[in-house]
This record gives sequence, structure tokens and C-alpha cells, in this order.
Amino acid sequence: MATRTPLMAGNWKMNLNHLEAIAHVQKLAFALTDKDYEAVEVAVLPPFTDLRSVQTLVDGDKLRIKYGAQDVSAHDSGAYTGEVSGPLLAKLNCTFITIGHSERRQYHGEDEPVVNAKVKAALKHGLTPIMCVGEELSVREAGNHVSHTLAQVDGGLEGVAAESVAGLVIAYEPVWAIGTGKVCGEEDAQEVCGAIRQRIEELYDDATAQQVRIQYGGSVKSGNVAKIMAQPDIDGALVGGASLDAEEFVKIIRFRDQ
Ligand SMILES: O=C(CO)COP(=O)(O)O
Repeated sequence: MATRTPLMAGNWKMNLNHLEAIAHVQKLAFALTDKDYEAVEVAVLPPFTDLRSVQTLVDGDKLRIKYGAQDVSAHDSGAYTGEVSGPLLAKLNCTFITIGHSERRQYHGEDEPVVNAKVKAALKHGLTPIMCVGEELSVREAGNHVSHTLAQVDGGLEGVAAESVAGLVIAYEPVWAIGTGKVCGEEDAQEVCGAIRQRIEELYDDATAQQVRIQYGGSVKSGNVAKIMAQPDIDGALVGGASLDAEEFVKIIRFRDQ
């Protein structure tokens, strides 16, 4: 079985201006040690307007924190007002891009074809997609959470080659657990994350399924992260609100100590 390095990523959403971003990344850098970076990969996903400042700080101090964006255009360049392309993000040395976050699906009408085009755009420019999937409360209550989430996986990865899938990240974020304080029970999270890995094996092969990293996201905090991370098919956390507090995010990164 492949050993997968856990990925602890902070999705800042629409929070922290570029000055706050610098201060926040400095706090993380000050607290984190080589031991932390050996145990987990750490990433922050700030708003677009912060990326240049974060890049300058990371490069200047040779920090081991990775960073990325919260969205990418499906297009490479041209007349797409307001969009930010893969080449522009690659030029800033971004590593990760969240794609198809439920807030993009909910407020910007992103569906599987859009997510699929953005996954391909990110991969084309050497950026690692964190493809977000997960069900709304009504879907879970109807007992359709697994099939719903797997349909998002199928649609998002259509036409993506096995070698690309092996390197990407899928984040299972049940919509009802995002920003609500209602964390999904670790066994419920494992049920869906295990089903996602199984689906990758069916769509590709066992080696690809063993390599792809699957994160859980939704009200992750230092108090619940250890139980979530103990699940066999959960390889990291995509953390929203709690990642805005540097001390708390460091505790989450050190989930083994909690
Ligand atoms: O949406 C999320 C991360 O992408 C989760 O947000 P919260 O951790 O604030 O629930």
C-alpha cells in the first residue's frame, strides 16, 4: 500500500487582506518545525489578491509552506473579465488550486462540466487540483450521499489520465458540515472517502487509488481532527474557519499530538 503524506490545507475563503496574509503566514512559519513538515504537507489557500505577497514571503525566507488559489479559469488567456488563469497562477509558483468548492457550486453555478474543465486547466499548467465534492443535507437525509458524491467524482475526472489522478487531491466536504460547527462523524466521513477511493480503483486501477489523496473538510478543529485523521482513507483536512487562527491551524497540523 502506498504511503500518502497527509495534506493539511487552510482555505481562507474571502478573508485576510495581503498584509494580514503576510502576518498570518509568518506566524505559521515561526511555529512550524522541520518535524512538522516531515510529517505533513502544509498549504494555505488565500484570496488571489494575497498570492504575490505570500509568494514573496515564502521565496524570501525559503519557507516550506505551500500555497495556492481557490479557483482557476478553464481558459488560458483572453477576454474573460474577472477570471484568473492557470498560467498566471503557475507564474506565482502556486502548488494547489481548489476546484468545485461547494461555495462555487452554490453561488456561481459550477457543475461537473465546469469542474472538469478547470481540473484539466490546472493539470495542464502543473497545478495540483484539490477537487471538492460532497452532498447537501437533503441528499444525506435521503441516504444518497455516496452516489451523489461519486457522481461528482466521475464528472469532475472525466477524461483525466491515471497519472494525473494519482497526483491530485479530492476533498470530501459535506455541505451541511461546512461552517456550521456540525462535523461529520469520522465513520460517516470514512464511508464516503473509502467509497471515493474504491471508485478511483474502478475508474483507473489500484495503484492510482492508493496514491490519490482524499481530504475531509467541514468544521475541522483541533478537537476533532485526530479522530478524522485516524480513518484509513482520509489523508488530510481542508480547513476553513479554523485555519484563520494560526495557533489553531498549527494544532490541527499537529493532529497526532491532539
Ligand atoms: O469549506 C471548508 C474548507 O474548504 C470547510 O470550512 P469550515 O472548516 O469553516 O467548516
